[in-house]
Formats: sequence, structure tokens, C-alpha cells
Amino acid sequence: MNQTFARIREDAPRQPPRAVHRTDRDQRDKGKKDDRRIKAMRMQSSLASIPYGQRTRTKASMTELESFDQLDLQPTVKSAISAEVLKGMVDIKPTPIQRLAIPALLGQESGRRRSRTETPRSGRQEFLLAAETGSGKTLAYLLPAVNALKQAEANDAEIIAYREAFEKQMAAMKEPGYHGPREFEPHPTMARPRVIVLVPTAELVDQVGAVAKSLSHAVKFKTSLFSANVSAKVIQSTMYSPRGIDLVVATPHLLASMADSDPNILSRVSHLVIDEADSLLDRSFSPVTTSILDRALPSIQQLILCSATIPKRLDYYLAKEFPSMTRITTPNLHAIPRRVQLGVVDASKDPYRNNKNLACADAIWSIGKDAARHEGSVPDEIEIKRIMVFVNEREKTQEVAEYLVSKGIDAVALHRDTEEQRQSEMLESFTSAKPLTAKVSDSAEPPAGRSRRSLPNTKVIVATDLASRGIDTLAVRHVILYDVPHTTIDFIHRLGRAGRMNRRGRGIVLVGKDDRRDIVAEVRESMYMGQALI
Ligand SMILES: Nc1ncnc2c1ncn2[C@@H]1O[C@H](COP(=O)(O)OP(=O)(O)OP(=O)(O)O)[C@@H](O)[C@H]1O
Repeated sequence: MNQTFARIREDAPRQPPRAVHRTDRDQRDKGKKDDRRIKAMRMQSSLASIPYGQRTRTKASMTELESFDQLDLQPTVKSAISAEVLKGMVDIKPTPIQRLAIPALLGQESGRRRSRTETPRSGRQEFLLAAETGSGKTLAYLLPAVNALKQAEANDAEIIAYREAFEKQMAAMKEPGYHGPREFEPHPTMARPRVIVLVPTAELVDQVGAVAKSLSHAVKFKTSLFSANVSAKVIQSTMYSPRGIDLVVATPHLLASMADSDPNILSRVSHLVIDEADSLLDRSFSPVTTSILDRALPSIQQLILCSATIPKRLDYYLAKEFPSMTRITTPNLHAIPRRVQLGVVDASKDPYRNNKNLACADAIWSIGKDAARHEGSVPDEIEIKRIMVFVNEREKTQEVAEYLVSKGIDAVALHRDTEEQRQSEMLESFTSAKPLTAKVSDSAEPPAGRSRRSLPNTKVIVATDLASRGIDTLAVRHVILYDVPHTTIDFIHRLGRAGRMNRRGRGIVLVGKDDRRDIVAEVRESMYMGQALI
């Protein structure tokens, strides 16, 4: 991601080193090994395969794109990037997906169409932005959507007339002896947002909403967040605020129920973004997501789907429903970020004998102890390591977190019933890139008079990946896969919580006696080779 343009060839998988004198037997063995390599993953494969040759290339004109200033965005949108959204960062460059998607969404360049023979329906543009985890997809769709919002606002006759009437009334109200109305007419956008971003969880509503709000400080538009974390009363009053509303970030269930009682809410949507489209169009979410999509479709000018993976099911759905969708796929799609390494702990052997809880606690203790030995620029302080543990079943999150706490580890389960305050505190410390520190004196050894050891320099979240999909855990370097994920999609999302935006990361997978070692071996090999998982 340090590179300044998409070099497909260089990004293609590394070849294993060639044997200099290869015998027939070597060749046969290699053939067998290759067959084996693809076999286990293929049996479980749920990812659509995207040949490297078909991934989106940047045009020569875009390869020199060194800064956001070179993009055809409105000046206020451009300045908001460094002044608000990526504040404090130096030498900001668009990431590969931003370089590919922003010009395409602005109408300057397009990716690969699914079918060359079909044209977009009735002027509507449809895009899929598919890029690896932590690669800046949020800005890739938000910047063009906000840009379009402001352009449309400047040309909207109703809004222009409203502004004129507003200013006239304001001036009149300042006159002495004014007796006319003191209330203003509601803004034409009241309960009629133009941009809607759908995300699967309340945490993501907060996260994407925070990016939208930081943009709105400089660009001036009205944005609101709707999720289970916001009270129904607040949601109702912001949607129907007489000041109007431009952009909504919501979970589909909440928005669908609002649209059930007022179908006009979806009547003016020009940009519908379905973020985490692999989740929002899977079996469980799909009915509610598509119900919103169907209702909003008549007014939509751009439909934007965004995802870190393209599961086969999503691939079929898009091919059937949106055959002319422009698919923008980065060279590294479906690969685990390059700077993440994967280690394996055999939890079936001594001393664990399939006690994965113990293996997990041990792994966390060794991360903590290691950090205590190596880190800490301030003499009496050590850095707190933030670690994510992933399990396959939601019920397991609580059990594992409680066990870790019993072993002196600061752990919390992330699921629907976790106390809201505790959950948001913990998530906040995982999403902030700022270093967290603890005093060296809070040493790992038990203080005099206390029997139990505690590990002061780690914080742990135990979750299923559904609970943390898309969460921008910039501070996470370590991910523990307590269970071997069921699919490569889950591998990508879980390991993708570390190593975001070019940071280093380490995954540790705990393999028990009934787990698929062959899958783990294949994932490791693909990661080593820099290849996409299948
Ligand atoms: N051009 C950029 N330069 C540096 N940092 C950036 C840039 N664009 C975005 N970021 C930062 O990168 C982080 C990851 O971005 P984002 O959450 O959009 O990733 P994502 O691709 O949506 O990941 P996921 O697939 O896991 O949802 C964020 O903290 C964001 O502020």
C-alpha cells in the first residue's frame, strides 16, 4: 500500500523458489502438493474467485495521483480531509481503493463492468468497491457522496427558494415593530435525506458517523446517526428536525422500520451506500437490506456497495440483479494484509490437552510479558497491548472472557448483552491509534499479600467477527483465533482487525484436536506467498 499506483504484475503472488535441479519425482511431488494446497480451502470455499488479471488497474493518468488535491473534489471537501478527517497525519496520499474509486464515483474513470454488453439502467450508476480490510473504503465512498450532495444542493430550486425566503424573514424579523411569524418553515430536506449509508452494527454507525460528522464540520451538511444506541425519541426528532437532514448512517432494521411508517423517507435518496455488503446482503440481513434498496431505487443516482470480500452468494446476487454494476477490485483483495503474520499453537498437545481457554490465556500472558520486556519509552511506563480474541459462536464470548478475567487478564466479551458503557469504553480504546500506557510498578507478579497475578499491560476483547466487522481497530496488533474460522471470509475479516493501514500485526490460531489443520496450513501458505485466499 506504500506504492503510488496499482502495479498488478508486482502485486501478483510471489512464486515459490524454484528448485535448480528438479527431478521427475520432485515434479510429481510438487504437483501433488499443489493439489493438496488448493483442496482443503476449495472444499470450504465461499469466496468468489477474482483472477488477478481481472482486478482493476489504474489508468496511466491516475498513476501519478500523489494527493487528494489532484482529485476533482470541491475545495471544501478537499480541505476537510487533512483539516478534519485525517487530522494530524502528514504526507497523506490516497490509498489504492481511494485512487481507483473516487475518480470513478466522480465520473472521471470507471472500473471493470461485469458485462460489457449491458448498459446501466435508466441513468443509475452502480458500483462495487471491493478492497482489503483497513484500506480506507469509508473515505472512498463518503468523499464523492458528500461532493455530489453539495453539488446537488447548489442546484436544487426548492432549497434555493427556501434560503431566499429564510434570509428575507430573518431580515424582516430584525426590523423594529415586526409582528409576523417567528417560526421558520421546515427545510425541504426534513425527513428526506439525500445520502444514506447502511452498516450492520451500532458500533459501525458510530464509527462511519464520526467520519461523516468530521467532514460535515468543514463541508456544512446535516448528518444523523440511527442505531440501537440512540433513543427512539432522538432519532424521531432528528429525522423530523425543521432544519432538515442530508446524510443518514443507519442499521437497516432501524431505517426499514422508520420507512414502514413514513415511506417518503426514502423518496429523495440519490446515493445509497451499502457498506459491509458481504454481511448486509447475506442470508440473515438480505431481506431487510433489499427492502430498503427496492424502495429507494426509483430516486437513486448512485448505488455503492462496499466490501472487504466478495462471497459467492454476493457475486451471484449482483450478477443477477445488477449485471451492469461497475466492479472496482484492488490487486490485494482477499489477501490478508501483508504485514500480518500467522502463528499456530497446537492446543491438542501438552500442556493444554484441548483446554483452549488455557492456551488462549497463555498466549495473552506471553504477549504481555514480552511487551513488558521490550516496550516503554518512558522509564516507568509500559505500553498496553490491545488484543482481539475471535470465537465462532456468540455464546462462547462470555465464557472465554470470564476465564481470561479469572486468569488476571482485563477482558470483555463483545456481544449484544454486554453492558453498553463497558463495551463502548473498551471499543474506544481499541479504535484509537493513541498509545495506552500502564505503570511498570503494576507488574505481572502478584503484589505482596495478593495471591492472584494480574496482567496490567493488555486489554482484550472477545468477539465473533460479526460483532466487530468493519470496526477500525487501528491499535490492535494481536489477533487470537480461538476457533479455526469456518470460512476464509471469516479469516479475512478477523485477521483484518490487525495490520490496518500498513501497520504490523500478528495472528495466533489455536488448533484443537477436531480443528481443520489443513485449512490453517493453506491459509498460512497463502499469506506467506502474498496470495488471495480462495
Ligand atoms: N489515505 C489515507 N491515509 C492514511 N490513513 C487513511 C487514509 N484513508 C483512510 N485512512 C484511515 O485508515 C483507517 C481504515 O479505514 P477504513 O475503516 O475506511 O477501512 P476499511 O477499508 O473500510 O476497512 P474494513 O474492510 O475493515 O471495514 C481509518 O483509521 C482511516 O482514518
